[in-house]
Amino acid sequence: MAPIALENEDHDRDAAFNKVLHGKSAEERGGIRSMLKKDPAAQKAAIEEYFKHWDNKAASTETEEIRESRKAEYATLTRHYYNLATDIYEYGWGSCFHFCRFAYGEGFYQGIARHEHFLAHMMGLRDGMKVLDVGCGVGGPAREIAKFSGVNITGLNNNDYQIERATRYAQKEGLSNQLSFRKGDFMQMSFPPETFDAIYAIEATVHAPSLEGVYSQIFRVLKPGGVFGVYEWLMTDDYDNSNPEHREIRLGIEQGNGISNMVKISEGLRAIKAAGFELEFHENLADRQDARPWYYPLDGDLRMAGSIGDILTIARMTKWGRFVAHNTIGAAERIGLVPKGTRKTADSLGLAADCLVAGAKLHLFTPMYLMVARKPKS
Ligand SMILES: CC(C)=CCC[C@@H](C)[C@H]1CC[C@H]2C3=C(CC[C@]12C)[C@@]1(C)CC[C@H](O)C[C@@H]1CC3
Repeated sequence: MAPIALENEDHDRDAAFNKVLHGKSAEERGGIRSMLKKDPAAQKAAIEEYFKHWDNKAASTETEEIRESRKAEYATLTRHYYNLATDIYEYGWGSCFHFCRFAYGEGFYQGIARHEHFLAHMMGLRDGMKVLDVGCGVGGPAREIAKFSGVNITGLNNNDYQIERATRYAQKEGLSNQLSFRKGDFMQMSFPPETFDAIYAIEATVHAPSLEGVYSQIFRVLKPGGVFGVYEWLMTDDYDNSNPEHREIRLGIEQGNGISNMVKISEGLRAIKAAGFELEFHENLADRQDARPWYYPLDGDLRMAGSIGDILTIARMTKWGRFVAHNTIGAAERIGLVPKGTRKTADSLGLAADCLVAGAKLHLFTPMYLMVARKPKS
């Protein structure tokens, strides 16, 4: 594998930018309230920095150089993606930024929690273990897994705003004794070797420019005999890079979700083994026959509703729901209620939803390729 050039970390710069853009909005209760309190100039800078990678770049004309330039700036790209998307995620999805399977009659938050419990179960997490959560978001999964398994978790995250929110939620829930959060790039972790008993990553390592790179870092900071569990975002091996429709779907998923380069299942499996792990279990959980598919909250198909709450969740993703959201956010931008660029971000998330659903329906993409792997004892 050709070595990936890492971006220089500058935590002071990021913290200063975070302070200007988000101000005290991290203290707000919900995504919408936080959205109202951004600094317009800083938001403009974040929008420009993020969308310079995507505007006027079609899948049909994309070159290897364009992809490589995104990979070279993976950390900035992802950090700004979450500067822009975190409040919308919290408003529309809650504080666990991942998908899940849905059993018959299972509610959204039940399914989300079960997905986290399943990972903890498959990894054999036990009371008192020292665990790392790679790419912890605002700490929703870490809070749930800490309560479920009694482990102590360090959440690693490259976005100061998410860390601030994660820290506040942990305090509020009385979990500060079990949870702590650290700012950093998962491609260049600052933990000493062999620090953790177990490490997990939930739909986060896809932001890496190289899976082998991030898995190698995880391998280094894991104790010998320790376990690594991951829900990975991957293109299935049905993905054909010479097919224009497939390329368009992959690029849409990448743009809408802050990903510099998404690879296939075969590459994920190669990467985890190349990092030194012994693979104990792997399965595409999206292939299981569930009552409702993982993507139903994004599909805008009201026939999939399982409860009254579901009707609202699904309605916002229908053509009319999107029309209303697009225009409401546009009006809010015009009167200065939300900063300029909020609508562009929301539209990009709409593209994400469309391409995730299309990728799932054509069996080209999975957000839940589960791998459980062990670092050999010697
Ligand atoms: C980006 C990665 C690797 C993981 C995040 C997965 C999901 C939590 C997000 C992927 C697409 C997002 C969208 C929304 C919430 C969070 C996601 C499902 C919305 C439903 C939020 C509300 C907006 O009105 C529509 C969004 C569509 C995409």
